[in-house]
Amino acid sequence: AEEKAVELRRLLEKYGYHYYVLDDPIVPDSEYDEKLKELVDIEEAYPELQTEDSPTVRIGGVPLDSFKKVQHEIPMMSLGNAFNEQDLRDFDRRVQQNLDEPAEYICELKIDGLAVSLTYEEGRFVRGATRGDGTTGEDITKNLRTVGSIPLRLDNQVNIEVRGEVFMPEKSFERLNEEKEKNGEEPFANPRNAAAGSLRQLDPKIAANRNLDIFLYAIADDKGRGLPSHLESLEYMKELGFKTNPESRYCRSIEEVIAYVNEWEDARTNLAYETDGIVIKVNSLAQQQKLGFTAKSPRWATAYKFPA
Ligand SMILES: COc1nc2nc(N)nc(N)c2nc1C
Repeated sequence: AEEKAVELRRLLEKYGYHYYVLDDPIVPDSEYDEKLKELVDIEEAYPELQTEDSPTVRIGGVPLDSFKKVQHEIPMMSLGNAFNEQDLRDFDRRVQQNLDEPAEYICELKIDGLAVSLTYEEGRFVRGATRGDGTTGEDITKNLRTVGSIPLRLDNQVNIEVRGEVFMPEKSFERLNEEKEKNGEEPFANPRNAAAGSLRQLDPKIAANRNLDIFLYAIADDKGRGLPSHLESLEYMKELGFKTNPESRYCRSIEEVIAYVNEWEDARTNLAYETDGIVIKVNSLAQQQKLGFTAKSPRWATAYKFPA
């Protein structure tokens, strides 16, 4: 039974990675469900085989009676905002005047979801927390384990903390609200509230049925990995098996940043998820360190907000 369980687990992890992270399924859903059911039955017969990184945790276990508090060793910062082209040029000027070499940028879509931090020890997902007030968040690990695009176990046994945005795709949001209206329940105002509301449930089975997704956008810990740029950090996270947003773009100048912002201000309506802006970051990690932080935000990044 143990070898069967191990074999099923590896299969389900591979199927899950292709389906949830690559959005490119390699088996029909029925095959995934059948294998998952097989593993559930084995784990029920041999409880000692139930581990926290088994794909069966995606279904959601027993409800918690409360969320534990989590201290963020590295605070989860907020971002300064830019509302128009002039603000972006001002940001660029402030950046360039404090550097010897010209800064280049990475632009990323700002996903309209909930910021979370994921901690992995020897490659195992051990803790997931909300941002909270930036230093104290809530432990929502059990709920995050039900999010298919969050790997429960990495092939590379690294210790790493990564940060990203959990969101509810628009189609799932519409389906959820139809159901709520059918049951005479109050619908969610927007996908962001629906994602936040789903993660705040003490019963992980609820989060498991909400089709939540995630894009990771930063390595939080400052363990010197020798990665020289943010672009390489994104590529490193992707290699580890994390889901990163494919629309991120390297911009050599603020002109290219402005072009990217204008492009997505219109094109964002074609995306499968909601965004509320664009995050612009200095690409070089050495230049990020040189620029540092204000009390609550990095000087090397800004969030351009789309008009509401
Ligand atoms: C470096 O800090 C950040 N980076 C970010 N990147 C993206 N794409 N989206 C965010 N919401 C975000 N938020 C913060 C605080």
